[in-house]
Amino acid sequence: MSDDNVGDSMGAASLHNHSNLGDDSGLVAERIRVTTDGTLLIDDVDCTVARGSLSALVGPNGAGKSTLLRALTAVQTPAAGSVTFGSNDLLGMPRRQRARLAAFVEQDATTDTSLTVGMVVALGRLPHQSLWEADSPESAAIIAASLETVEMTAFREREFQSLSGGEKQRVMLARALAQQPQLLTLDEPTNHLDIAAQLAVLELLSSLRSTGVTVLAALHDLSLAASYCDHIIVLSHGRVVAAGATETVLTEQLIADVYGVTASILRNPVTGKPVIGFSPA
Ligand SMILES: Nc1ncnc2c1ncn2[C@@H]1O[C@H](COP(=O)(O)OP(=O)(O)OP(=O)(O)O)[C@@H](O)[C@H]1O
Repeated sequence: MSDDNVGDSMGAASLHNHSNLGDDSGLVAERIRVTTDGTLLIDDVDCTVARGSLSALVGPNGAGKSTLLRALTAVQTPAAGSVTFGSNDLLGMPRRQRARLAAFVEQDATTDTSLTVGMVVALGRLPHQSLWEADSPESAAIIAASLETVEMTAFREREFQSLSGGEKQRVMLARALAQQPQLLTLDEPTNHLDIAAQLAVLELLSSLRSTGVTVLAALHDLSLAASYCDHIIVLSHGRVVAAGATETVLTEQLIADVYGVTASILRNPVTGKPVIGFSPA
């Protein structure tokens, strides 16, 4: 993905179609508790993501990032807690209605059936279509724009299963874009991507802000999180240990405490954005 293309057509073509919720609050999760097979994985988590912001969910392996994202998006119903977006009760609302509002790009998503890339992206349109409705010209344009945004147009007729990990990741992002969500959550969206594609995804997520989309992404790369995200939520052992504005939260001390490494927060001489170097503690 080149920076030139990122977020341009998609932003214009398909992410302006947002109804007014009449309530500007973003994602608000309160007292989320997730238990799996008797093990408490998420322990009374409160977190907020401001409307129209880009936030990162960070933390060490096993901290509970995927589990929390799955709970926030009702993929796994939490044992307790509430999740609202504006005036919408995300956990209580019908699935189809929720899918018109919120999209979730899971980590290493797979499909069992032999769908083409175009079909996978078209699945993102289903929440917006009535049962008897064939693909409308508007939907077709949105699907095409979504593929174009992630530079996967040439792969449209390929079987999804035949793609590389990075190509699959881009297609799943295109599917989420085709869903025209107001809330977009992503679990490690830069997984499998080369450096250029990683930057392109973060540029794209940044650009979604200008269309009012609220974005929360679990990220392992703290330099990317520091460079692109407005806010950071830090998870450790299933609990939020810090949250707030990126430059306030992501300190060398916090990284040492949470990850057990020595961190040096530097400046990229070209972009002026933070770059974090690490060494063993
Ligand atoms: N069925 C289960 N029983 C017990 N523990 C589980 C179960 N499923 C997941 N876990 C544990 O829950 C914890 C949180 O997992 P999760 O995948 O949410 O972490 P993560 O922060 O996304 O990790 P990573 O950065 O490695 O992707 C892990 O320690 C994992 O081993």
